[in-house]
Amino acid sequence: MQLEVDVILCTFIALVIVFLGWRKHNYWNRFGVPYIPEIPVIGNFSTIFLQLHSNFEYIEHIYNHKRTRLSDFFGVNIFTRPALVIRNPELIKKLTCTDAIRFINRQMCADPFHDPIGYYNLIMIKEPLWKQLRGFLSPSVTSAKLKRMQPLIEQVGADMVASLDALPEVRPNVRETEYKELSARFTTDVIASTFFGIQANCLKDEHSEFRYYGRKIFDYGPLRGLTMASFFFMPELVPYLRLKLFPRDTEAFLKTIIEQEITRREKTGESRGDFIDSMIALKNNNATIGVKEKIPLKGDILVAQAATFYMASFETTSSVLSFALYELTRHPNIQGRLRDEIRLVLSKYGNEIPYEALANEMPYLGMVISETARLYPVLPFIERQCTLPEGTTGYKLEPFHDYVIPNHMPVLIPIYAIHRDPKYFPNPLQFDPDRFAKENLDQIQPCTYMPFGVGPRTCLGSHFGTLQIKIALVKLLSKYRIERSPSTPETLTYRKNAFTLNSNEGLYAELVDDAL
Ligand code: HEM
Repeated sequence: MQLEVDVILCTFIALVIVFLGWRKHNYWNRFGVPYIPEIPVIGNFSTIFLQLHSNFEYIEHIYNHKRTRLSDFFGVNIFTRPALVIRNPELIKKLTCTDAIRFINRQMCADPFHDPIGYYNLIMIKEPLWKQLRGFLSPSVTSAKLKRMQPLIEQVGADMVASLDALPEVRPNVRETEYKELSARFTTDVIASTFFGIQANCLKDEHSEFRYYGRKIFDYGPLRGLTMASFFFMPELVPYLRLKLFPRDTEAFLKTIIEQEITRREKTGESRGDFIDSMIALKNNNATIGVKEKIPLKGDILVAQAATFYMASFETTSSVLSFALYELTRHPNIQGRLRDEIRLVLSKYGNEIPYEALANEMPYLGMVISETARLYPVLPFIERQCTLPEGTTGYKLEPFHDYVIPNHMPVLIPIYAIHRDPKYFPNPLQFDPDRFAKENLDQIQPCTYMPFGVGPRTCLGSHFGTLQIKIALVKLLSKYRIERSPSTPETLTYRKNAFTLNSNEGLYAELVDDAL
């Protein structure tokens, strides 16, 4: 009997899904909006969800599709849910900047009850809580704070060079390394040291716990890949499936170390002026977020902030750093010009380059990083959800189109495809830092270069990430010249089961002793 009830129930649910799917099929056609034809119910992104395509390659494919190529925006379906992909930079600006208040939320979402650490953090949280939380967290990454962090980052940079010096030589004065793992260890050590006041020792010890648990967040096996994809593609199922943003053991690890460090500092009275101190201050000042219900910033909610900074920080920064090293290896002329700039600054200041000099006296270093972030943005797209005040029927897209965006519709901005569009960046696959030379900057149209996102919801750690990359490049290139090794890949393919840009190939290169 129970079996029959189950079968009837499953059949009913399947029929409802199919019915809803058919209703949304051809949704875009009805409004005269260009669209990518989808499989009813399954939608457009099933091959991404099933990890058959890299989401970067797929988003570029639909952006350049003959049906959408000339449009300002086009429609897709995420399973049965219609979503808009915006192509026109002026429209991107209108939605994400001018009318940011209507597009401040992301559509991906965690479950506040089963996963408070995954929900109450800056990446996932929605308005009005987001603005309050951002206000509390922004002071941790001001220029003054970054300046204080610089010596700690320099120390990790020195550890990185020491770890490379310790590698066996493949020929006299030549060693081989792999940039992705090297960069991940560097950025993990940096976040642990600067934000949590902890020596993670990833560069010294490949079995470091920090690296182990960090790897677990982004090392997508099929199950973890599906879990992460669900936050974006099927957020409504997340509470039912009890999915968690952080793997359970990673969450437990982060919770333990953060709580231990908070307790230790409270007992000893030690203060380092870092992120953990800011968290303690929020707790002691009884800071809360929320309008009707006041949620105190303590316990799991504090852990959520630290865990998210950890997650948002090291993989993104290490991705850009490793691709920058890869491109410098492939372009000896660009590397030579950058090393000349480093030599000049070292001759002026010695090994302790001031914070201001990194920012103002090393333009080519900044150009190399900007060009890397153009060619290799860490995310395929950024996303928002249309959120309208009660009683509003929709958001009008006039003068672009007479389509009206309904409340809660997801909006995607395909940064990877825009960064590689020859209309905005001629010869886009060419690595050319001069695109970002001062005299060329006015050729870059607003909202065509968005490696850190756009509008008020842009990356909170962009300056912190850039500072880390600058210090790592200066440390490494002032000791070594980097050259192709027999294992350096000529072309890259991207992992299908990773949400951030990650190559299938190891980024190997040779380091030749050549101190400046
Ligand atoms: C080169 C390194 C980095 C890149 C390329 C990068 C990129 C991004 C992008 C594309 C977004 C989405 C922005 C949007 O939706 O408009 C984002 C958000 C965010 N990033 Fe970064 N990021 C980097 C480093 C960091 C670091 C070091 C931190 C930690 C301090 C950090 C913290 C965050 C946070 C908290 C958000 C969410 C902001 C919000 O929703 O208010 N990021 N990042």
